[in-house]
Amino acid sequence: MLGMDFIKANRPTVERAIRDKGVTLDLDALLALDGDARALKTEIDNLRASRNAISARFKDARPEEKAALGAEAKAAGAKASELEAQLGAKETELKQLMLKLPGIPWDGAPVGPDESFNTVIRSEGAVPKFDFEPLDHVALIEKNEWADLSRIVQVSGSRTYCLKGRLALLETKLMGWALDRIAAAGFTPITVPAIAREQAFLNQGQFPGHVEETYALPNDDAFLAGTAEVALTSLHSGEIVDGAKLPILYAGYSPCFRREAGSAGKDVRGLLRVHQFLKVEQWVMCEADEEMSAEWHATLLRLAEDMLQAMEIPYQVIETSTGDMGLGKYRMNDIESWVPSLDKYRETHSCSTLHDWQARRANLRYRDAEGKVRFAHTLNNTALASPRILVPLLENHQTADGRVRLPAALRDLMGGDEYL
Ligand SMILES: Nc1ncnc2c1ncn2[C@@H]1O[C@H](COS(=O)(=O)NC(=O)[C@@H](N)CO)[C@@H](O)[C@H]1O
Repeated sequence: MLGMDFIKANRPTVERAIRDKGVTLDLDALLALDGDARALKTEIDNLRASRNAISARFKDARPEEKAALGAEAKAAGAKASELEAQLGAKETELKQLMLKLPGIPWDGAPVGPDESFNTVIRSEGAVPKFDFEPLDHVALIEKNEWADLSRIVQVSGSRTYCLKGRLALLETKLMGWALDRIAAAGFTPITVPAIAREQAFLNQGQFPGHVEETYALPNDDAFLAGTAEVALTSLHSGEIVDGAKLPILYAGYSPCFRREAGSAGKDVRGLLRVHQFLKVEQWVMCEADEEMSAEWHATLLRLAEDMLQAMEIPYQVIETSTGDMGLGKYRMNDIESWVPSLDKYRETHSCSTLHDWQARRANLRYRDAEGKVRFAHTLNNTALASPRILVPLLENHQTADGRVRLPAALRDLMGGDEYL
């Protein structure tokens, strides 16, 4: 969401954001609706004022005037109610359009309609050179009986998985490891439900544009979130937080559910793209200060990169294009990890700055040092998401005999063993 004052003062910027993010939105219609609503409010106020003036005259009026005055007051009241109904309809229509407004992308974002315009900012870690024919993660799993990828599909359908034995232990321990690391950086560990009401998805930005990608619970007036970001973004909705208590930092852990409606045929083998997965999420609510947001963006990225370096997974950091970053983003950097079997980097983390775009939707406000109430800024980044992270982890560290060597930083998780 953008503020109406901002829109009016920055029309060319908003028009450019609408174009560069590929949004279908008639800004003239939005502004006309706002004008109509304001005019109706003025008319309703005038009618109320005239009706009050009539009522004030009523008690001192002569008997023969009272009937006329009463009729006048009644007419004014009826007209006001009629206009209030019109105002309600205009405001509903306006709200729908306001929810489609894009966040303004930063100047450094490559302008383009999709991920083909993304650029690589930097890469870390040399991709492994195997002196044997490497296996992909599915073959490694089958060889070591680390998962059941076929029976479970009979039980739960495609894009589901169940890990077994040491890989099942590793997944759970990796989630704890990620929570520990982000908590050590000052974030409050918090477990949140995937179940959330529609408003939470509107606030975070998944709705209205991506309803079909979301599991619905129609009997319970709720949906299943694809990220802890949904619950976290609405946790402080409606509050006015004391500015001295910012930044609010959460390490959010939750199951994540995604229908992957638009991904038919993509990543159908193995663990890259599943309907239910686990994620530790880094989430920030900070003061409405662009410098501060930029600093938190860099911190969220570094925390994720530090974990990838500890896991000795080669990766690259991506600057996402205006068309790929998503409706509300000011800036988004994906981190892509090297997947040997695909001979390419694949996204494992997504770091976003949203300025006050979510805060305006979620009504996240704080009182600043001067006592002024302001909308906050929000940011988020993946700390670790499983099972996708297991794909580069297993494949990069495999040995000729089909075992997987644990990076030193993870050995303590698995009893000090060198191999998974
Ligand atoms: N269908 C899926 N299956 C497995 N992992 C997924 C799936 N969808 C997303 N992920 C993982 O979750 C990470 C974050 O997803 S995201 O949509 O890009 N971004 C978010 O959810 C943000 N809240 C930051 O975490 C992805 O980088 C990927 O590692």
